[in-house]
Amino acid sequence: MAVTVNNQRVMVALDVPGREEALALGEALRGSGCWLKVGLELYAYAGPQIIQELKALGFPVFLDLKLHDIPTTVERAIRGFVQGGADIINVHCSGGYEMMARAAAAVREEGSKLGTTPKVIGVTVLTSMSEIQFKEEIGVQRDLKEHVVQLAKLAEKAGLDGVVASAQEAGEIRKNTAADFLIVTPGIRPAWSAAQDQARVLTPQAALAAGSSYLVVGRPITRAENPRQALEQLWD
Ligand SMILES: O=C(O)c1cc(=O)[nH]c(=O)n1[C@@H]1O[C@H](COP(=O)(O)O)[C@@H](O)[C@H]1O
Repeated sequence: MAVTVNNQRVMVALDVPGREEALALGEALRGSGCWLKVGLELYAYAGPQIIQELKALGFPVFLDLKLHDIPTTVERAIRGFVQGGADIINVHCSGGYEMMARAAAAVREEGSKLGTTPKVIGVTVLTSMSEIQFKEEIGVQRDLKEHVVQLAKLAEKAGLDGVVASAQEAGEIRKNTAADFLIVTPGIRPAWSAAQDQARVLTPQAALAAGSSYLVVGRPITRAENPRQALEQLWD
């Protein structure tokens, strides 16, 4: 099957408990043009070397560890992750301006030493969170979409390359940030799949139409009997 422009905008979340499972999915998706995402689960079982192993199969890698700590700790960890080969890394926007600004500077500096151009993006409000949880559990009275846009603007000001947000907020973020600001959207569910623990979901087509740059898709592909076919069927 061919590499399509749409596949290049898909990041497949390899949320599996081991190196072998991850590499088997990498083999199945090899040559499709998609990205692979290494998150907390795979990182816990396979360690940082999995990044280079997946890159050796030809994939760009998004390292999704959602860093949220004091500025110095985040900056120093980020330097290590860039040296480890991550192409995109994320931090939580709620860590604040200084943390994000230092993360952005560290990514650029380490990238220039290696002759690479890694990026850092900020998580706004998790796609598993509903409007009701946001207001009643977390206690934020502001409208969720407004909150996400405010965090995206802060991330842009701090020099981040983009944000992670649900596709339901992508349109509003697009209107309020530069055209090349990345919007990475998890919570993508094709019509043929179940929402599971995601709350703010949209279909792949609707996410692209809303202005998302990249779509993060996990279980609809990784739990499918034929992951490669599921990737190609995202647009059905
Ligand atoms: O940063 C992320 O990638 C992320 C942010 C967010 O708000 N919501 C979210 O689901 N994710 C990640 O995106 C992936 C979604 O996986 P599925 O729900 O299986 O498609 C998981 O690996 C999550 O950790």
